[in-house]
Amino acid sequence: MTDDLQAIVDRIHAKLQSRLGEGKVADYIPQLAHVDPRKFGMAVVTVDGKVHSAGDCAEPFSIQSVSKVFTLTLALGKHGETTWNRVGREPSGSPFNSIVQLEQEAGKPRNPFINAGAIAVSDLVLAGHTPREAIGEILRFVRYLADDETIAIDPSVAKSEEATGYRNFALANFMRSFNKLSHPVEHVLGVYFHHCAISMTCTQLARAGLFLAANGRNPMTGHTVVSSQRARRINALMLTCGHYDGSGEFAYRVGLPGKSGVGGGIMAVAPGRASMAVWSPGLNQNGNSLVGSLALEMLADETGWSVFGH
Ligand SMILES: NC(=O)CC[C@H](N)C(=O)O
Repeated sequence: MTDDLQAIVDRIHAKLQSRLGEGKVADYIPQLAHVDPRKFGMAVVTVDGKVHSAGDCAEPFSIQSVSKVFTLTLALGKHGETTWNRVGREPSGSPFNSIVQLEQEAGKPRNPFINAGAIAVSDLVLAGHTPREAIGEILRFVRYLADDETIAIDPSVAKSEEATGYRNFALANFMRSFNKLSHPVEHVLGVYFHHCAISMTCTQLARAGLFLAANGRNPMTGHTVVSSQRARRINALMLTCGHYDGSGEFAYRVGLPGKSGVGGGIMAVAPGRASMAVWSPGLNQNGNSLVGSLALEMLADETGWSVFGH
C-alpha cells in the first residue's frame, strides 16, 4: 500500500495538470491575491510516518482557516468542556464570514470553524496572556505538532488582513456587544489575524494533523497531544463544519474530516491511516480550494479511505 500510495499521489498530480488555475484566488485579503493560481502541492503522511508528496509540497503558503483546528485544540486544552459555553458544535449552513446567525443566537457562534467561532476561540486562548504571548503560544504549539521549528507567521499577511478585515471587526464587535468576548476586540483580532497568517508547506501541515489520525498521539514524535476521545471529537467537527456551507458536499464527495482555508489549503484526516494536506489557491463558491477538493476526492476514491466505507 505504501509504495502504491506514492504512485497514487503522482497520478493525481498528473491528472490535475489540466485543471490548475481553476477557481478564484481570494483577493479580499490583498496579500493573498499575489499568489500564483497554478500552484499545486500535496502531501500524505501515513501513521507509520512515511511521507508521500507531489508538486509544490515544500512551498509555504498561508494556512488561513486551517489554523482554526490548532487553536481549537489549544483552547480545549486550556478550558476543557467550558469551551462549549462560548461556541457551539453545529454546522452553520452559511458562509464562513456570515453575521446573520450571530444576532439570532445572541452572539454565540455556531461552531469553532466559522470566523465568528474562531474569534471566540482566540478570545479563549488569550486568557491570562498578552496578545503577543498568545500568538507565541499558538506558533509554538503548531511547531510542536509538526515537529518543525522553522514554521513562521507571515507578518505581511497579518498586516494585510488587519487593514482590510472590516467583516471580522464587525463580527467581533457584534459579539462584544453581547458580552461574549472577555478581551478588547483589537487584542482578540490581533491573535486571530496572526494565527490565520501562519505559513506552512503541505508536508508540514500533513505532519501537524497526524495526531488526529492516530487517536491523539503523534506517532512520529511519540507525544500524546490529546486524548483519543478529543481527537475523535475534533474530527467530527471537521467533518460536519470544516468546509462551511460546503461541508455536506465535501463529506459526500471525499468522506474525510477536513479543514479548508482561503489560502487554498485543506488538511484532511483518514482516522487510523493518514493525515494529508493539499494546496491549490483557486477557490470554489464556498471559499474552499477547488482543485484541492478534487485531489482529495480522487485520493479517497483510490485508497478507499472514506470514513463511510469503500
Ligand atoms: N476561510 C478562511 O480561511 C477565512 C480566514 C480569513 N483569515 C478571514 O478571516 O477571512
